[in-house]
Amino acid sequence: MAKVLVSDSIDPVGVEILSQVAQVDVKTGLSAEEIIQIIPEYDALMLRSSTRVTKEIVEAGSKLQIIGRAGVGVDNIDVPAATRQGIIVVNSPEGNTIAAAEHALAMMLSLSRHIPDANQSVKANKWERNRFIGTEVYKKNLGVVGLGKIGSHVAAVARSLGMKILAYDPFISKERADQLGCTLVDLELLFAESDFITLHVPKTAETQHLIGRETIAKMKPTVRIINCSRGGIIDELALIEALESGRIAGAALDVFEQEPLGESRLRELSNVILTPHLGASTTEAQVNVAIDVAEQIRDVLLGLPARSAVNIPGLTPDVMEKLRPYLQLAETMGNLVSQLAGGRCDSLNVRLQGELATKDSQPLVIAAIKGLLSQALRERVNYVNAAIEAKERGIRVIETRDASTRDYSGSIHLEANGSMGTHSVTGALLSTGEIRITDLDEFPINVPPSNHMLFTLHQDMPGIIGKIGALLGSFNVNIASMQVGRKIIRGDAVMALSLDDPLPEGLLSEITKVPGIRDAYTVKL
Ligand SMILES: NC(=O)c1ccc[n+]([C@@H]2O[C@H](COP(=O)([O-])OP(=O)(O)OC[C@H]3O[C@@H](n4cnc5c(N)ncnc54)[C@H](O)[C@@H]3O)[C@@H](O)[C@H]2O)c1
Ligand SMILES: O=C(O)CC[C@@H](O)C(=O)O
Repeated sequence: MAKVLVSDSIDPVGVEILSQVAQVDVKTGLSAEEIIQIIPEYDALMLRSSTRVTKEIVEAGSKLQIIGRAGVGVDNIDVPAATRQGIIVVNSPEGNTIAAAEHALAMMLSLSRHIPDANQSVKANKWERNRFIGTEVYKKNLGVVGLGKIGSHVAAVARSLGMKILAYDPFISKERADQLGCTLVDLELLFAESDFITLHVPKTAETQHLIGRETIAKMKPTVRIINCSRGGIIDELALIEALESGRIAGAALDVFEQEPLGESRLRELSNVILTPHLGASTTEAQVNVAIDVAEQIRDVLLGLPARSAVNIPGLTPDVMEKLRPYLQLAETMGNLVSQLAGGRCDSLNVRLQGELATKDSQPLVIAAIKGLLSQALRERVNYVNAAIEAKERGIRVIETRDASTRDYSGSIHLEANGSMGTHSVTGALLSTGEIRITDLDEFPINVPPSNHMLFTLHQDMPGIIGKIGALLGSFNVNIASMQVGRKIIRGDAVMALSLDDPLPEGLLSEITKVPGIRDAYTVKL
Protein backbone atom coordinates (compact mmCIF):
# COMPACT_ATOMS: atom_id res chain seq x y z
CA MET A 1 0.00 0.00 0.00
CA ALA A 2 1.20 3.52 -0.81
CA LYS A 3 2.30 5.75 2.11
CA VAL A 4 1.53 9.44 2.56
CA LEU A 5 3.25 11.74 5.03
CA VAL A 6 1.16 14.69 6.23
CA SER A 7 3.67 17.09 7.79
CA ASP A 8 1.42 20.04 8.77
CA SER A 9 -1.97 19.96 10.41
CA ILE A 10 -4.74 19.60 7.85
CA ASP A 11 -8.50 19.12 8.16
CA PRO A 12 -9.36 15.46 9.01
CA VAL A 13 -11.42 15.20 5.82
CA GLY A 14 -8.12 15.24 3.89
CA VAL A 15 -6.75 12.31 5.91
CA GLU A 16 -10.02 10.44 5.28
CA ILE A 17 -9.67 10.84 1.51
CA LEU A 18 -6.01 9.81 1.50
CA SER A 19 -6.82 6.77 3.63
CA GLN A 20 -8.95 5.40 0.77
CA VAL A 21 -5.74 4.51 -1.08
CA ALA A 22 -2.81 4.85 1.30
CA GLN A 23 -1.44 4.47 4.78
CA VAL A 24 -1.45 8.02 6.13
CA ASP A 25 1.03 9.19 8.78
CA VAL A 26 0.32 12.61 10.28
CA LYS A 27 3.58 13.84 11.80
CA THR A 28 3.65 17.59 12.38
CA GLY A 29 6.45 19.75 13.70
CA LEU A 30 9.27 17.60 12.29
CA SER A 31 12.64 19.23 11.63
CA ALA A 32 14.13 19.12 8.11
CA GLU A 33 16.59 16.45 9.29
CA GLU A 34 13.77 14.31 10.68
CA ILE A 35 11.85 14.57 7.40
CA ILE A 36 14.97 13.62 5.41
CA GLN A 37 15.33 10.51 7.62
CA ILE A 38 11.80 9.22 6.99
CA ILE A 39 10.86 10.58 3.56
CA PRO A 40 12.42 7.69 1.55
CA GLU A 41 9.55 5.41 2.60
CA TYR A 42 6.78 7.77 1.36
CA ASP A 43 5.01 8.00 -2.01
CA ALA A 44 3.40 11.37 -1.29
CA LEU A 45 3.87 14.37 0.99
CA MET A 46 1.07 16.76 2.01
CA LEU A 47 1.72 20.02 3.84
CA ARG A 48 0.56 23.59 4.48
CA SER A 49 2.87 26.54 5.03
CA SER A 50 4.92 25.40 8.04
CA THR A 51 6.98 22.68 6.37
CA ARG A 52 9.78 23.90 4.11
CA VAL A 53 10.33 21.31 1.40
CA THR A 54 13.99 21.84 0.60
CA LYS A 55 16.07 20.37 -2.23
CA GLU A 56 17.56 17.94 0.31
CA ILE A 57 14.11 16.68 1.31
CA VAL A 58 13.07 16.33 -2.35
CA GLU A 59 16.25 14.44 -3.21
CA ALA A 60 15.86 12.11 -0.24
CA GLY A 61 12.29 11.32 -1.35
CA SER A 62 13.30 8.59 -3.78
CA LYS A 63 9.75 7.15 -3.92
CA LEU A 64 7.90 10.48 -3.91
CA GLN A 65 5.41 10.86 -6.76
CA ILE A 66 3.60 13.95 -5.57
CA ILE A 67 3.88 16.84 -3.13
CA GLY A 68 0.56 18.49 -2.26
CA ARG A 69 0.36 22.00 -0.81
CA ALA A 70 -2.95 22.52 0.99
CA GLY A 71 -3.12 26.18 -0.01
CA VAL A 72 -2.08 28.48 -2.85
CA GLY A 73 1.55 29.55 -2.45
CA VAL A 74 4.17 26.90 -3.26
CA ASP A 75 7.07 29.15 -2.29
CA ASN A 76 7.83 26.85 0.67
CA ILE A 77 8.52 24.00 -1.79
CA ASP A 78 11.63 23.76 -3.97
CA VAL A 79 9.55 23.25 -7.13
CA PRO A 80 12.52 23.18 -9.58
CA ALA A 81 14.11 20.39 -7.49
CA ALA A 82 10.82 18.45 -7.48
CA THR A 83 10.43 18.94 -11.24
CA ARG A 84 13.91 17.61 -11.85
CA GLN A 85 13.06 14.50 -9.79
CA GLY A 86 9.83 14.06 -11.77
CA ILE A 87 7.67 14.78 -8.70
CA ILE A 88 4.32 16.43 -9.37
CA VAL A 89 3.62 19.48 -7.21
CA VAL A 90 -0.05 20.34 -6.73
CA ASN A 91 -1.83 23.09 -4.82
CA SER A 92 -5.33 24.34 -4.17
CA PRO A 93 -5.51 27.53 -6.19
CA GLU A 94 -8.96 28.61 -5.04
CA GLY A 95 -9.79 26.79 -1.81
CA ASN A 96 -8.83 29.68 0.47
CA THR A 97 -9.45 32.69 -1.79
CA ILE A 98 -12.46 33.96 0.15
CA ALA A 99 -10.80 33.35 3.52
CA ALA A 100 -7.69 35.32 2.57
CA ALA A 101 -9.71 38.14 0.98
CA GLU A 102 -11.95 38.44 4.04
CA HIS A 103 -8.87 38.49 6.30
CA ALA A 104 -7.41 41.40 4.31
CA LEU A 105 -10.72 43.27 4.55
CA ALA A 106 -10.94 42.55 8.28
CA MET A 107 -7.40 43.91 8.68
CA MET A 108 -8.33 47.07 6.77
CA LEU A 109 -11.42 47.74 8.91
CA SER A 110 -9.59 46.85 12.13
CA LEU A 111 -6.85 49.31 11.22
CA SER A 112 -9.24 52.12 10.36
CA ARG A 113 -11.23 51.68 13.61
CA HIS A 114 -8.44 50.59 16.03
CA ILE A 115 -10.45 47.46 16.90
CA PRO A 116 -7.59 45.39 18.47
CA ASP A 117 -6.40 48.25 20.74
CA ALA A 118 -9.95 49.26 21.70
CA ASN A 119 -10.73 45.67 22.57
CA GLN A 120 -7.65 45.41 24.80
CA SER A 121 -8.47 48.71 26.45
CA VAL A 122 -12.03 47.66 27.40
CA LYS A 123 -10.74 44.32 28.65
CA ALA A 124 -8.31 46.26 30.83
CA ASN A 125 -11.32 47.93 32.45
CA LYS A 126 -10.86 51.26 30.60
CA TRP A 127 -13.42 53.33 28.65
CA GLU A 128 -11.27 55.44 26.30
CA ARG A 129 -13.77 56.73 23.74
CA ASN A 130 -11.62 59.70 22.70
CA ARG A 131 -8.47 57.64 22.19
CA PHE A 132 -9.90 55.53 19.39
CA ILE A 133 -11.23 57.96 16.81
CA GLY A 134 -11.16 56.11 13.50
CA THR A 135 -11.31 56.93 9.81
CA GLU A 136 -14.01 55.80 7.39
CA VAL A 137 -13.17 53.74 4.36
CA TYR A 138 -16.19 55.11 2.48
CA LYS A 139 -15.06 57.20 -0.55
CA LYS A 140 -11.40 56.43 0.19
CA ASN A 141 -8.95 55.06 -2.40
CA LEU A 142 -7.95 51.44 -2.00
CA GLY A 143 -4.80 50.47 -3.93
CA VAL A 144 -4.94 46.76 -4.81
CA VAL A 145 -1.57 45.38 -5.93
CA GLY A 146 -2.29 42.08 -7.74
CA LEU A 147 -5.77 41.74 -9.19
CA GLY A 148 -5.89 37.93 -9.19
CA LYS A 149 -8.35 35.74 -7.31
CA ILE A 150 -7.92 37.29 -3.87
CA GLY A 151 -7.28 40.84 -5.08
CA SER A 152 -10.47 40.80 -7.20
CA HIS A 153 -12.64 39.62 -4.31
CA VAL A 154 -11.16 42.27 -2.03
CA ALA A 155 -11.85 44.85 -4.74
CA ALA A 156 -15.47 43.70 -5.19
CA VAL A 157 -16.26 43.87 -1.46
CA ALA A 158 -14.39 47.15 -1.01
CA ARG A 159 -16.42 48.68 -3.83
CA SER A 160 -19.59 47.76 -2.00
CA LEU A 161 -18.20 49.67 0.99
CA GLY A 162 -18.05 52.72 -1.24
CA MET A 163 -14.30 52.67 -1.87
CA LYS A 164 -12.65 53.65 -5.14
CA ILE A 165 -10.31 50.91 -6.35
CA LEU A 166 -6.96 51.69 -7.96
CA ALA A 167 -5.42 48.44 -9.17
CA TYR A 168 -1.96 47.55 -10.38
CA ASP A 169 -1.39 44.23 -12.12
CA PRO A 170 0.76 44.11 -15.28
CA PHE A 171 -0.85 40.83 -16.34
CA ILE A 172 -4.48 41.98 -16.22
CA SER A 173 -6.23 43.66 -19.16
CA LYS A 174 -8.01 46.97 -18.91
CA GLU A 175 -11.26 45.18 -19.91
CA ARG A 176 -10.95 42.80 -16.95
CA ALA A 177 -10.21 45.70 -14.58
CA ASP A 178 -13.22 47.59 -15.99
CA GLN A 179 -15.41 44.52 -15.43
CA LEU A 180 -14.28 44.48 -11.80
CA GLY A 181 -15.00 48.19 -11.46
CA CYS A 182 -11.33 48.99 -10.85
CA THR A 183 -9.16 51.69 -12.37
CA LEU A 184 -5.96 50.15 -13.68
CA VAL A 185 -3.06 52.47 -12.83
CA ASP A 186 0.71 52.28 -12.67
CA LEU A 187 2.44 51.69 -9.35
CA GLU A 188 3.57 55.32 -9.02
CA LEU A 189 -0.02 56.57 -9.14
CA LEU A 190 -1.28 53.78 -6.88
CA PHE A 191 1.32 54.64 -4.23
CA ALA A 192 0.67 58.38 -4.52
CA GLU A 193 -3.14 58.30 -4.41
CA SER A 194 -4.07 55.39 -2.12
CA ASP A 195 -5.44 55.78 1.42
CA PHE A 196 -5.16 52.03 1.94
CA ILE A 197 -2.85 49.67 0.03
CA THR A 198 -3.44 45.93 0.05
CA LEU A 199 -1.00 43.42 -1.47
CA HIS A 200 -2.17 40.28 -3.30
CA VAL A 201 0.79 39.21 -5.43
CA PRO A 202 2.91 36.07 -5.40
CA LYS A 203 6.43 36.31 -4.03
CA THR A 204 8.75 36.57 -7.01
CA ALA A 205 12.02 38.34 -7.82
CA GLU A 206 9.90 41.30 -9.06
CA THR A 207 7.70 41.54 -5.97
CA GLN A 208 10.50 41.07 -3.40
CA HIS A 209 10.62 44.33 -1.37
CA LEU A 210 8.05 45.94 -3.68
CA ILE A 211 7.30 48.13 -0.66
CA GLY A 212 10.55 49.61 0.63
CA ARG A 213 12.10 52.95 1.60
CA GLU A 214 11.84 54.45 -1.88
CA THR A 215 8.26 53.42 -2.51
CA ILE A 216 7.10 54.42 0.98
CA ALA A 217 8.51 57.88 0.29
CA LYS A 218 5.94 58.26 -2.51
CA MET A 219 2.93 57.46 -0.31
CA LYS A 220 0.51 59.71 1.60
CA PRO A 221 1.40 60.12 5.31
CA THR A 222 -2.11 58.88 6.09
CA VAL A 223 -1.74 55.63 4.15
CA ARG A 224 -2.36 52.26 5.81
CA ILE A 225 -0.74 49.16 4.28
CA ILE A 226 -2.13 45.64 4.49
CA ASN A 227 -0.13 42.55 3.62
CA CYS A 228 -1.92 39.20 3.62
CA SER A 229 0.05 37.82 0.65
CA ARG A 230 3.65 36.88 1.42
CA GLY A 231 6.40 38.02 3.76
CA GLY A 232 9.28 39.74 1.97
CA ILE A 233 7.06 41.69 -0.40
CA ILE A 234 7.42 44.44 2.18
CA ASP A 235 10.90 45.37 3.38
CA GLU A 236 10.12 45.00 7.10
CA LEU A 237 12.94 47.23 8.30
CA ALA A 238 11.85 50.07 6.00
CA LEU A 239 8.24 49.62 7.15
CA ILE A 240 9.23 49.70 10.83
CA GLU A 241 11.17 52.94 10.30
CA ALA A 242 8.20 54.51 8.47
CA LEU A 243 5.79 53.45 11.24
CA GLU A 244 8.11 54.60 14.04
CA SER A 245 8.66 58.02 12.45
CA GLY A 246 4.97 58.48 11.64
CA ARG A 247 5.80 58.64 7.90
CA ILE A 248 2.78 56.40 7.33
CA ALA A 249 -0.33 55.90 9.47
CA GLY A 250 -0.42 52.17 9.99
CA ALA A 251 0.06 48.63 8.77
CA ALA A 252 -1.61 45.27 9.20
CA LEU A 253 0.51 42.22 8.55
CA ASP A 254 -0.44 38.56 8.35
CA VAL A 255 2.82 37.41 6.75
CA PHE A 256 6.44 38.09 7.61
CA GLU A 257 9.98 37.85 6.26
CA GLN A 258 10.64 35.17 8.90
CA GLU A 259 7.83 32.91 10.08
CA PRO A 260 7.14 32.44 12.92
CA LEU A 261 7.97 36.10 13.60
CA GLY A 262 11.06 36.26 15.81
CA GLU A 263 12.41 39.22 17.76
CA SER A 264 10.90 42.26 16.04
CA ARG A 265 10.25 45.94 16.77
CA LEU A 266 6.91 45.41 15.01
CA ARG A 267 5.57 44.01 18.28
CA GLU A 268 6.20 47.31 20.05
CA LEU A 269 4.37 49.55 17.58
CA SER A 270 0.87 50.78 18.40
CA ASN A 271 -0.04 51.53 14.78
CA VAL A 272 0.46 47.94 13.65
CA ILE A 273 -1.85 44.91 13.70
CA LEU A 274 -0.19 41.51 13.51
CA THR A 275 -1.75 38.10 12.89
CA PRO A 276 0.16 34.79 12.66
CA HIS A 277 -0.42 33.91 8.96
CA LEU A 278 -4.15 33.39 9.49
CA GLY A 279 -5.36 34.33 6.00
CA ALA A 280 -6.42 30.79 5.15
CA SER A 281 -7.50 29.86 8.65
CA THR A 282 -11.24 29.44 8.38
CA THR A 283 -13.06 26.16 8.83
CA GLU A 284 -14.43 26.44 5.30
CA ALA A 285 -11.06 27.14 3.65
CA GLN A 286 -9.31 24.36 5.53
CA VAL A 287 -11.97 21.86 4.42
CA ASN A 288 -11.74 23.15 0.83
CA VAL A 289 -7.97 22.94 0.54
CA ALA A 290 -7.75 19.59 2.34
CA ILE A 291 -10.31 18.02 -0.01
CA ASP A 292 -8.82 19.65 -3.10
CA VAL A 293 -5.27 18.49 -2.44
CA ALA A 294 -6.03 15.09 -0.87
CA GLU A 295 -8.18 14.20 -3.89
CA GLN A 296 -5.33 15.07 -6.22
CA ILE A 297 -2.85 12.98 -4.23
CA ARG A 298 -5.31 10.08 -4.20
CA ASP A 299 -5.80 10.37 -7.97
CA VAL A 300 -2.09 10.49 -8.75
CA LEU A 301 -1.46 7.46 -6.53
CA LEU A 302 -4.16 5.69 -8.55
CA GLY A 303 -2.38 6.65 -11.78
CA LEU A 304 -4.83 9.42 -12.72
CA PRO A 305 -3.87 13.00 -13.63
CA ALA A 306 -3.85 15.86 -11.10
CA ARG A 307 -6.08 18.83 -11.84
CA SER A 308 -3.91 21.61 -10.37
CA ALA A 309 -0.32 20.60 -10.97
CA VAL A 310 1.94 23.64 -10.88
CA ASN A 311 4.82 21.94 -12.70
CA ILE A 312 3.13 20.11 -15.61
CA PRO A 313 2.84 22.58 -18.47
CA GLY A 314 -0.57 22.85 -20.07
CA LEU A 315 -2.18 19.81 -18.48
CA THR A 316 -5.37 21.50 -17.29
CA PRO A 317 -8.45 19.29 -16.89
CA ASP A 318 -10.10 20.62 -20.10
CA VAL A 319 -7.00 20.14 -22.20
CA MET A 320 -6.45 16.75 -20.61
CA GLU A 321 -9.95 15.60 -21.49
CA LYS A 322 -9.46 16.56 -25.14
CA LEU A 323 -5.96 15.19 -25.54
CA ARG A 324 -6.17 12.08 -23.35
CA PRO A 325 -6.56 9.60 -26.28
CA TYR A 326 -3.65 11.19 -28.14
CA LEU A 327 -1.18 11.25 -25.23
CA GLN A 328 -0.59 7.50 -25.49
CA LEU A 329 -0.25 7.80 -29.26
CA ALA A 330 2.42 10.53 -28.93
CA GLU A 331 4.28 8.53 -26.30
CA THR A 332 4.22 5.32 -28.35
CA MET A 333 5.47 7.15 -31.44
CA GLY A 334 8.26 8.75 -29.38
CA ASN A 335 9.31 5.35 -28.05
CA LEU A 336 9.19 3.84 -31.56
CA VAL A 337 11.19 6.56 -33.28
CA SER A 338 13.86 6.56 -30.55
CA GLN A 339 14.44 2.84 -31.10
CA LEU A 340 14.54 3.21 -34.88
CA ALA A 341 17.03 6.07 -34.54
CA GLY A 342 19.13 3.99 -32.16
CA GLY A 343 18.75 6.07 -28.99
CA ARG A 344 21.17 8.91 -28.13
CA CYS A 345 19.05 11.26 -30.22
CA ASP A 346 20.24 14.82 -30.74
CA SER A 347 17.03 16.15 -32.27
CA LEU A 348 13.33 15.44 -32.32
CA ASN A 349 10.96 17.09 -34.77
CA VAL A 350 7.34 16.90 -33.67
CA ARG A 351 4.70 17.77 -36.26
CA LEU A 352 1.13 17.93 -34.95
CA GLN A 353 -1.25 17.50 -37.84
CA GLY A 354 -4.93 18.08 -38.57
CA GLU A 355 -7.07 18.77 -35.50
CA LEU A 356 -4.00 18.46 -33.28
CA ALA A 357 -2.41 21.55 -34.86
CA THR A 358 -3.56 23.83 -32.04
CA LYS A 359 -1.78 25.64 -29.24
CA ASP A 360 -3.54 23.48 -26.66
CA SER A 361 -1.85 20.35 -27.96
CA GLN A 362 1.55 21.24 -26.44
CA PRO A 363 1.26 18.35 -23.91
CA LEU A 364 1.50 15.99 -26.89
CA VAL A 365 5.01 17.31 -27.52
CA ILE A 366 5.87 16.51 -23.90
CA ALA A 367 4.33 13.03 -24.31
CA ALA A 368 6.44 12.45 -27.44
CA ILE A 369 9.60 13.50 -25.55
CA LYS A 370 8.60 11.22 -22.67
CA GLY A 371 8.27 8.34 -25.12
CA LEU A 372 11.59 9.24 -26.76
CA LEU A 373 13.40 9.13 -23.41
CA SER A 374 11.56 6.11 -22.03
CA GLN A 375 14.12 3.60 -23.31
CA ALA A 376 16.93 5.44 -21.54
CA LEU A 377 15.19 6.61 -18.39
CA ARG A 378 12.32 4.08 -17.93
CA GLU A 379 10.03 5.14 -15.11
CA ARG A 380 12.34 8.05 -14.16
CA VAL A 381 10.90 10.15 -16.99
CA ASN A 382 7.38 11.55 -16.71
CA TYR A 383 5.28 14.50 -17.85
CA VAL A 384 6.90 16.68 -15.20
CA ASN A 385 10.56 16.28 -16.08
CA ALA A 386 10.54 15.12 -19.73
CA ALA A 387 11.28 18.57 -21.23
CA ILE A 388 14.06 19.29 -18.73
CA GLU A 389 15.66 15.87 -19.26
CA ALA A 390 15.60 16.39 -23.03
CA LYS A 391 17.20 19.82 -22.68
CA GLU A 392 19.90 18.52 -20.38
CA ARG A 393 20.69 15.70 -22.80
CA GLY A 394 21.14 18.28 -25.57
CA ILE A 395 18.12 17.04 -27.55
CA ARG A 396 16.83 19.84 -29.76
CA VAL A 397 13.04 19.65 -29.89
CA ILE A 398 11.37 21.40 -32.81
CA GLU A 399 7.58 21.67 -32.89
CA THR A 400 5.58 22.38 -36.01
CA ARG A 401 1.87 22.37 -36.65
CA ASP A 402 0.11 21.58 -39.90
CA ALA A 403 -3.67 21.94 -39.88
CA SER A 404 -4.23 20.13 -43.17
CA THR A 405 -5.70 16.64 -42.87
CA ARG A 406 -5.12 13.52 -44.93
CA ASP A 407 -6.68 10.17 -43.98
CA TYR A 408 -7.09 10.89 -40.26
CA SER A 409 -8.58 13.89 -38.46
CA GLY A 410 -5.43 14.19 -36.36
CA SER A 411 -1.99 12.60 -36.55
CA ILE A 412 1.46 12.95 -35.03
CA HIS A 413 4.60 12.84 -37.13
CA LEU A 414 7.97 12.45 -35.40
CA GLU A 415 11.45 12.53 -36.86
CA ALA A 416 14.49 11.77 -34.73
CA ASN A 417 18.17 11.78 -35.45
CA GLY A 418 20.21 9.29 -33.44
CA SER A 419 23.16 6.93 -33.62
CA MET A 420 21.41 4.91 -36.38
CA GLY A 421 20.60 7.90 -38.54
CA THR A 422 17.41 9.86 -39.11
CA HIS A 423 14.08 8.06 -38.96
CA SER A 424 10.49 9.17 -38.98
CA VAL A 425 7.12 7.73 -38.00
CA THR A 426 3.55 8.95 -38.19
CA GLY A 427 0.75 7.67 -35.99
CA ALA A 428 -2.99 8.24 -35.81
CA LEU A 429 -6.04 6.92 -33.97
CA LEU A 430 -8.90 4.91 -35.42
CA SER A 431 -12.41 5.98 -34.41
CA THR A 432 -12.25 3.15 -31.85
CA GLY A 433 -9.23 4.82 -30.24
CA GLU A 434 -6.80 2.14 -31.43
CA ILE A 435 -3.35 3.33 -32.45
CA ARG A 436 -2.10 2.88 -36.01
CA ILE A 437 1.41 3.48 -37.32
CA THR A 438 0.55 5.07 -40.66
CA ASP A 439 3.95 5.99 -42.01
CA LEU A 440 7.49 4.76 -41.53
CA ASP A 441 10.40 6.69 -43.01
CA GLU A 442 7.92 8.29 -45.43
CA PHE A 443 6.59 4.89 -46.59
CA PRO A 444 2.82 4.49 -46.09
CA ILE A 445 1.85 1.54 -43.85
CA ASN A 446 -1.05 0.74 -41.55
CA VAL A 447 -0.08 -1.42 -38.58
CA PRO A 448 -0.98 -1.45 -34.91
CA PRO A 449 1.96 -1.20 -32.54
CA SER A 450 2.72 -4.41 -30.66
CA ASN A 451 5.15 -5.62 -28.01
CA HIS A 452 7.69 -7.08 -30.44
CA MET A 453 8.10 -5.53 -33.87
CA LEU A 454 10.46 -5.98 -36.77
CA PHE A 455 10.91 -3.34 -39.47
CA THR A 456 12.96 -3.74 -42.63
CA LEU A 457 13.99 -1.40 -45.40
CA HIS A 458 14.40 -3.52 -48.49
CA GLN A 459 14.19 -3.68 -52.25
CA ASP A 460 10.67 -4.48 -53.50
CA MET A 461 11.30 -7.77 -55.37
CA PRO A 462 9.69 -11.22 -55.61
CA GLY A 463 10.47 -13.73 -52.82
CA ILE A 464 11.82 -11.37 -50.19
CA ILE A 465 8.76 -11.55 -47.93
CA GLY A 466 8.81 -15.34 -48.12
CA LYS A 467 12.50 -15.47 -47.17
CA ILE A 468 11.93 -13.31 -44.07
CA GLY A 469 8.89 -15.42 -43.10
CA ALA A 470 10.86 -18.64 -43.51
CA LEU A 471 13.81 -17.29 -41.51
CA LEU A 472 11.55 -16.25 -38.64
CA GLY A 473 9.81 -19.63 -38.78
CA SER A 474 13.13 -21.46 -38.59
CA PHE A 475 13.82 -19.63 -35.31
CA ASN A 476 10.29 -20.48 -34.09
CA VAL A 477 9.15 -16.82 -34.13
CA ASN A 478 5.43 -16.47 -34.85
CA ILE A 479 4.24 -13.56 -37.02
CA ALA A 480 1.00 -11.91 -35.80
CA SER A 481 0.65 -9.47 -38.71
CA MET A 482 2.70 -8.16 -41.57
CA GLN A 483 2.49 -5.22 -43.96
CA VAL A 484 4.57 -3.86 -46.78
CA GLY A 485 4.65 -0.21 -47.80
CA ARG A 486 6.21 1.10 -50.98
CA LYS A 487 6.09 4.19 -53.12
CA ILE A 488 6.91 2.67 -56.51
CA ILE A 489 6.86 -0.89 -57.84
CA ARG A 490 10.26 -2.63 -57.42
CA GLY A 491 11.69 0.44 -55.73
CA ASP A 492 12.51 0.75 -52.03
CA ALA A 493 9.96 -0.63 -49.57
CA VAL A 494 9.45 -1.13 -45.86
CA MET A 495 8.08 -4.20 -44.08
CA ALA A 496 6.45 -3.94 -40.65
CA LEU A 497 5.89 -7.17 -38.74
CA SER A 498 4.18 -7.66 -35.39
CA LEU A 499 5.68 -10.70 -33.70
CA ASP A 500 4.32 -12.86 -30.91
CA ASP A 501 7.82 -13.58 -29.64
CA PRO A 502 10.98 -11.52 -29.16
CA LEU A 503 13.67 -11.97 -31.81
CA PRO A 504 16.28 -14.50 -30.60
CA GLU A 505 19.87 -13.36 -30.49
CA GLY A 506 21.62 -13.44 -33.84
CA LEU A 507 18.46 -13.48 -35.93
CA LEU A 508 18.56 -9.77 -36.75
CA SER A 509 22.00 -10.07 -38.35
CA GLU A 510 20.76 -13.12 -40.35
CA ILE A 511 17.87 -11.00 -41.61
CA THR A 512 20.18 -8.21 -42.73
CA LYS A 513 22.14 -10.80 -44.79
CA VAL A 514 19.06 -11.69 -46.89
CA PRO A 515 19.69 -10.35 -50.43
CA GLY A 516 17.63 -7.18 -51.00
CA ILE A 517 17.38 -6.27 -47.29
CA ARG A 518 19.07 -2.90 -46.76
CA ASP A 519 18.37 -2.50 -43.07
CA ALA A 520 16.41 -4.16 -40.28
CA TYR A 521 15.32 -2.93 -36.86
CA THR A 522 13.68 -4.59 -33.91
CA VAL A 523 11.52 -2.53 -31.60
CA LYS A 524 9.92 -3.32 -28.23
CA LEU A 525 6.84 -1.26 -27.40
N1 LIG B 1 -2.18 34.93 4.11
C1 LIG B 1 -2.58 33.75 3.67
O1 LIG B 1 -2.84 32.85 4.44
C2 LIG B 1 -2.77 33.53 2.21
C3 LIG B 1 -3.79 32.70 1.76
C4 LIG B 1 -3.95 32.50 0.39
C5 LIG B 1 -3.09 33.12 -0.51
N2 LIG B 1 -2.08 33.89 -0.03
C6 LIG B 1 -1.17 34.59 -0.97
O2 LIG B 1 -1.91 35.65 -1.61
C7 LIG B 1 -1.29 35.96 -2.85
C8 LIG B 1 -2.35 36.09 -3.94
O3 LIG B 1 -3.01 34.85 -4.12
P1 LIG B 1 -4.10 34.66 -5.30
O4 LIG B 1 -4.77 33.37 -5.03
O5 LIG B 1 -4.91 35.88 -5.46
O6 LIG B 1 -3.13 34.51 -6.53
P2 LIG B 1 -3.45 34.79 -8.06
O7 LIG B 1 -2.40 34.09 -8.85
O8 LIG B 1 -4.87 34.53 -8.37
O9 LIG B 1 -3.20 36.37 -8.19
C9 LIG B 1 -1.95 36.96 -8.14
C10 LIG B 1 -1.98 38.16 -9.07
O10 LIG B 1 -0.75 38.85 -8.93
C11 LIG B 1 -0.41 39.36 -10.21
N3 LIG B 1 1.01 39.66 -10.26
C12 LIG B 1 2.06 38.81 -10.46
N4 LIG B 1 3.21 39.50 -10.43
C13 LIG B 1 2.88 40.80 -10.20
C14 LIG B 1 3.63 41.99 -10.06
N5 LIG B 1 4.97 41.98 -10.14
N6 LIG B 1 2.97 43.14 -9.81
C15 LIG B 1 1.63 43.16 -9.72
N7 LIG B 1 0.85 42.07 -9.88
C16 LIG B 1 1.48 40.91 -10.11
C17 LIG B 1 -0.85 38.26 -11.16
O11 LIG B 1 -1.04 38.76 -12.46
C18 LIG B 1 -2.14 37.79 -10.54
O12 LIG B 1 -3.25 38.44 -11.12
C19 LIG B 1 -0.26 34.87 -3.07
O13 LIG B 1 1.00 35.34 -2.66
C20 LIG B 1 -0.69 33.75 -2.12
O14 LIG B 1 0.38 32.92 -1.77
C21 LIG B 1 -1.92 34.13 1.30
O1 LIG C 1 -1.62 27.00 5.13
C1 LIG C 1 -1.93 28.11 5.52
O2 LIG C 1 -2.57 28.35 6.52
C2 LIG C 1 -1.49 29.33 4.68
C3 LIG C 1 -1.87 29.21 3.27
C4 LIG C 1 -1.61 30.41 2.43
O3 LIG C 1 -0.48 31.09 2.77
C5 LIG C 1 -1.59 30.00 0.98
O4 LIG C 1 -0.67 30.39 0.25
O5 LIG C 1 -2.53 29.31 0.56
